[in-house]
Amino acid sequence: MPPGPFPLPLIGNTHLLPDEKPWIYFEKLAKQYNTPMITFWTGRRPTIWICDAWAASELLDKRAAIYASRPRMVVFSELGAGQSNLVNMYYGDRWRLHRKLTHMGVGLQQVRNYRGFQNDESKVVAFDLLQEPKEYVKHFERYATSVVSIIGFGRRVATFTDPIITEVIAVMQRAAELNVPGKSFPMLMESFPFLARFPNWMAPWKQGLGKGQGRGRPFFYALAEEAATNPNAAQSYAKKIFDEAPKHNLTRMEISSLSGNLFGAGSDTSSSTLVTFVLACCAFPETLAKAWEELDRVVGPHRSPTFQDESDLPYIKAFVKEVLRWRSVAIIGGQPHAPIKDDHYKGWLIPRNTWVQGNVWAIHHHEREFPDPDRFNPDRYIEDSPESRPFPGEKGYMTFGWGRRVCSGQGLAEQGTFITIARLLWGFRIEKALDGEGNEIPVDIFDYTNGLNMRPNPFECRITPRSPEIRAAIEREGRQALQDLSQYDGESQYRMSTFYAKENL
Ligand code: HEM
Repeated sequence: MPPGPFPLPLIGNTHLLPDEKPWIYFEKLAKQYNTPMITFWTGRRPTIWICDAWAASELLDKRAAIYASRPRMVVFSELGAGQSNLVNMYYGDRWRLHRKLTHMGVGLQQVRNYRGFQNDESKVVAFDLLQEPKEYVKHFERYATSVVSIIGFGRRVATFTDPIITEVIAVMQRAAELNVPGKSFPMLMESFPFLARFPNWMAPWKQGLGKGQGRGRPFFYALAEEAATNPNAAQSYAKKIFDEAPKHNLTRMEISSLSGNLFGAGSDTSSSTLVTFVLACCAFPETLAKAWEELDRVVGPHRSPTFQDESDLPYIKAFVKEVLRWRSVAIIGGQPHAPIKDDHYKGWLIPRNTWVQGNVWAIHHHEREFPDPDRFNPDRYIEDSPESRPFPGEKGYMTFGWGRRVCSGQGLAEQGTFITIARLLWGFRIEKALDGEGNEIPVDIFDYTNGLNMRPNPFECRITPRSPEIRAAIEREGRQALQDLSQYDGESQYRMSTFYAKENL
C-alpha cells in the first residue's frame, strides 16, 4: 500500500490525528513522503488519502468503474441513514436507481429548466443586500435553501428566519463534522466500531447518533408527503418521487433521503461557496478591477448579468472557477470512495473496500498546478495566461468529486454559483469592514470551520452598490423577481424542532 506513518496495534495512527483540519496534516505527510498518496490507519482500518490531481484523476475518474462504491462508514452511514441514502450506498442496482431518481430532479437536462427561478432568487439576494448587507450569510443561506425547496417541494423560502433554513443548515453542519477523521467521540467509533453497537442509553459517546435512523430523515419524509399531496402546490420533485415510489418499492426512508438530499447536499454547500466568494473579494481587492471592467463593458449599469452573457464574460467565469478552487467547500471530496476489487497503482496495492479519500485541499494547493496556491488569482483560469498550468479534466478543479460518484447536483450548483457571483460582482463593492477610526479590519483567509463542508468563520465586511444606476437596476429587478416568484409562495406545517418533539424521536 502507499507509504505512511507506521501503524500501532489496535489504534493504528489515530493518535497522530490533529484536533482540527486533518486534510492539512495529510497534505504535509504526502510532501514528507514525497508521494501522491499516503496510507493512514484509523484504528485497524486504512484510508488512502490522494493528495495529487493526476493520481486522483487516474484512479477515481479513469478507473471509475472500479472506484464506484463507498466503504463501510460506521458514524456517518450506519448511525445515520445507512443504505437508504444515495450518498452512502454501496455500488449496485439500488445505487443506480437512486442516482437515476436523483437525476430526474437535478440532472443536467433538468437544471436548465430551473434557471428562471434560480436567476430570480439570485436577484432577490442582490435586493436583500441593499437593505441588510451585514446579513449577507443569511441571504446566501436563504437563496440556496429556497432554490432547492422550489425544486423539491414547489415552495420557496421567503425569509431567512424561516426555520427550515436555520434548523436544516445546523443539522447539515453537524452531519458534515461526522466524517472528518478525529481522535475524539463520536468519530473515535470509526477507529473502534464495536463501540457503536452499544444501545444509546448506555453509550453517551454516541452523542445520540443512531436514534431515529438519522436525524432529519422522518422530517423530510413528512415535508415530501405534504408537498406531494397538496393539490395547490406547484409541480415538484417530491411529487415525482411519490409517483415513482410504488414502481420501485421505495421505503419511507428512501423517499426521505431522496428529497432530503436536495437540502442536505445543496443548501450548506452552495451558500458556503458564496461566503468564500465574499472573503476572496475582501482579501484580494486587486482582482476586482478586471471583473468590473469586463462587466461594465459587456453588461453596463442598467441591467444585471444573465446566463446569456456567460460566453462574453471569460474573466467572471475564471473568477467563479477560482472561488471553487481556492477554498473548495467539500474539502475532502465528500464521502470516501471504495474500490469494488483489488487494484494496483505505481506498484502499490489498493485492496477492495479500502477507504479512498480525495484530499481536495492538497490537490487544489499543489504548487505544480497552482503556484502560490493561497493567493486568489482568477488568471489561473484564463486560457493561454502565463499563470495557467495543466490540470486533468476540462474544468480545472475537482470541487465536485469524481467518476461515477461525482456530485449529482454539480450542474445546479455551478450555474447558480455563476449567476450569483456575476451579479454580485456587477452590483457591489465588497470590501473589508472599517473600525471606529476608519481603518480596514483585516480578514483571515485561513479562518475556516472544521467540517467536511467548510466555510469561513463569521467576519464583517462592507457591501455597497457600485453606483446609483446599478442600485436602481437592482431594486427594479428585485421587485420584479419577487413578483415572478410569488407563484411559489406557500407554508409548511412542519418545523424540524417541533416535529421531533411531537413524534418523540
Ligand atoms: C457548491 C455546491 C456543491 C459542492 C461543492 C458539492 C460537492 C460534492 C462532492 C465533493 C460530492 C462527493 C463526490 C464523490 O464522492 O466523488 C458530492 C456528492 C453528492 N452531491 Fe454535491 N455538491 C454541491 C451541491 C450539490 C447540490 C446542489 C446537490 C443536489 C441538489 C448535490 C447532491 C449530491 C449528491 C446526491 C451526492 C452523492 C452522489 C453519490 O454518492 O453517488 N450536491 N457533492
